[in-house]
Amino acid sequence: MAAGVYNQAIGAFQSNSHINNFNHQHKLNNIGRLAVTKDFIRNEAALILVRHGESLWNEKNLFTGCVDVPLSKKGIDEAIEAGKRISSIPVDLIFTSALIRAQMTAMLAMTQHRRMKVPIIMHNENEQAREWSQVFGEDTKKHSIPVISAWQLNERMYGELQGLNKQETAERYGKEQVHEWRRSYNIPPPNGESLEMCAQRAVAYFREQIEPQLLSGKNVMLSAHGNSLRSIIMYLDKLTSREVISLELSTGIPMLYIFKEGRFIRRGSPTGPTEAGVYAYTRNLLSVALER
Ligand SMILES: O=C(O)[C@@H](CO)OP(=O)(O)O
Repeated sequence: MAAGVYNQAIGAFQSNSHINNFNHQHKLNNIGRLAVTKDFIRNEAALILVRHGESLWNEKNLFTGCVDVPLSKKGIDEAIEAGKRISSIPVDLIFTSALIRAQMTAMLAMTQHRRMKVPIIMHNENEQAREWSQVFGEDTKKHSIPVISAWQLNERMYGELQGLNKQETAERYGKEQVHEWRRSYNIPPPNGESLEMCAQRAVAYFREQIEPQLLSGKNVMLSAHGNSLRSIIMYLDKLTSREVISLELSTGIPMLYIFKEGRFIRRGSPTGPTEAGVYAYTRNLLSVALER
């Protein structure tokens, strides 16, 4: 999917926010010092990363990769719990992989959000899908959050391991071999993707599609997978290929980053649904949340 198509869809959906920003900045520039404070607030954005809740194949301990399986009952609960943790953090835009477990997680999490905006999946697969899914009410758009799904954020392709039991595979090929397939940086499983190959598409997508949104002040939630998120975190935290080997992500635990002055600042996982717990992360985001 061409970058322009996504931007067009988001642009149409988000009504006049760019124009408002322009007017806002223009007005502020004319009144001096206040401009500095307000621009500072606008230049900060939240990035929430969440690995999907437990899937039915996580539950069965099967290699999943790009096989599109839904959440388990426990995964549904984890997604709702994740939503409670981030319920006070503003979200303007949601990115998910093309796989249902990441999409379910994002949708279930948003049922807990205190703004109660409706997440709407953008359909950009062809011109007709785009046209037929248009929203016309300006007020309705304001109370909605566009959800963009992209295959580039999918779990790494696990090749011939997909659908095999992890324990049985370790018994058959040896623990070390299977650990190498699962956690080395550049050794792919048979006919699958290494973490390095997964990073090439996931990080490129993040830089081309998600970073510009953060730069323009949009608060973003990204719901994806163990390995696509490991590769993105490697980029955000500047981890080496040695360091990323020991990075493990739990299912359904959101992680918050603040994007400020072109840098990603890791804030860990919001501790709970309490106002104090979440707002403690940044005063500026508090102001943004209260403004809306
Ligand atoms: O099976 C998979 O797709 C992944 C994530 O569950 O497994 P692993 O943790 O081995 O990379």
